[in-house]
Amino acid sequence: MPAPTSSSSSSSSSSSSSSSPRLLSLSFVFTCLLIFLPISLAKTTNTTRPPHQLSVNYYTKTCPQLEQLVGSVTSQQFKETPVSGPATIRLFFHDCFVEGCDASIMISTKPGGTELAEKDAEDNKNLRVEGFESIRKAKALVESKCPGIVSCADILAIAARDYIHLAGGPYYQVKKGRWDGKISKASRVPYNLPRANSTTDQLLKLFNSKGLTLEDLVVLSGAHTIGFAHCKQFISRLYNYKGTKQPDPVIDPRLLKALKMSCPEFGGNADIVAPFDVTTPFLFDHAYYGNLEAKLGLLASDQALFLDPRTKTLVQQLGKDKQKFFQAFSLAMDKMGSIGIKRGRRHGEKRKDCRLHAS
Ligand code: HEM
Ligand SMILES: [Ca+2]
Ligand SMILES: [Ca+2]
Repeated sequence: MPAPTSSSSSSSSSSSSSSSPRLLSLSFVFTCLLIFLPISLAKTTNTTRPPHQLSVNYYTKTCPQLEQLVGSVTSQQFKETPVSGPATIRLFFHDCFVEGCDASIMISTKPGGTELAEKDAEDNKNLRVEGFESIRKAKALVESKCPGIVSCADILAIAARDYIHLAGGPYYQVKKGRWDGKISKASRVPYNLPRANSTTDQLLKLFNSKGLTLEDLVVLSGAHTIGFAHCKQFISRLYNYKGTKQPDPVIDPRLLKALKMSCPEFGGNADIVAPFDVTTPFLFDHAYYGNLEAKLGLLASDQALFLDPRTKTLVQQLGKDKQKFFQAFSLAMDKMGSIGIKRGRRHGEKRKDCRLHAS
């Protein structure tokens, strides 16, 4: 039985490495905004790769201050608009899964053009502007110091890592050398992104098609330790689960009640969001996994990870061990960040403005 915590905003103890899931009421979470200390020291090792691969030192000679420049923007944005964190992490994920990590997600639809760009696809419409803004600002600063050198795709990879660390998550080295992509089509989005009600089998197939494993799926889903989802993403679980006219039996009754209040069956406000991690929605910790064990998953696809016998044990392990999660997450982000890498002018481009193709 999860003990309801009475802790106030002092939830900054990012050092606790094993905690049972703590249930806070949603209203508490909504009213108590963000309080945490970004502290973490986890690092991944810096392996050397052949020259055609990505490398940590890619810009050492051409733009040595790159990470500092991006870091100054991300830390400022994080202070001013903390949702920039989850927004940018999700942006990176949606970029990598469609055409690879090539900033194809950043391209604007041509005015008067017939074809929509990726970002205007239905599944990308609720990506927050704060993610795009973070990359735009970082790119502008980088261009002012190292013009024409650094791809938007690399800036996105660095910014996502920065925000993970700023929110209390692991710090890992980002490999660089991605070129930006020449293709950005809305029509390529739907079958390349997962859905809130995807089954584990469907998710696995999709992740496998990107070179990611079942373990990567479980570990990367841990990004839902921060951020929010709109009611429509989980409302069928509250009122009519799989056509039963009943709620999903695998939701904690207190969470169910709170979610129903935020998301009425009819006539609700489409802009309302609920936190993925009801205990620590702004802290990048391993509470997401403990929550799944306590039936506190928000999306069906989250909760499914604890219901499927293939993934349940890993969920339990990660729920117990923050360091294990941090290490696995760092490695999995590196893997995700290597999907569909383009190199050279034939396959890629270097943009000045991330929204516009170079030529
Ligand atoms: C495994 C399959 C996944 C599914 C089905 C999924 C689905 C979703 C959905 C439906 C939302 C809410 C969108 C909204 O209503 O605004 C969301 C948000 C989010 N997702 Fe995922 N996601 C998955 C994997 C991932 C991965 C791999 C990452 C990153 C590594 C990620 C990072 C995020 C973040 C950070 C948010 C919060 C965004 C915000 O608050 O602005 N997700 N996801
Ligand atoms: Ca892409
Ligand atoms: Ca959390």
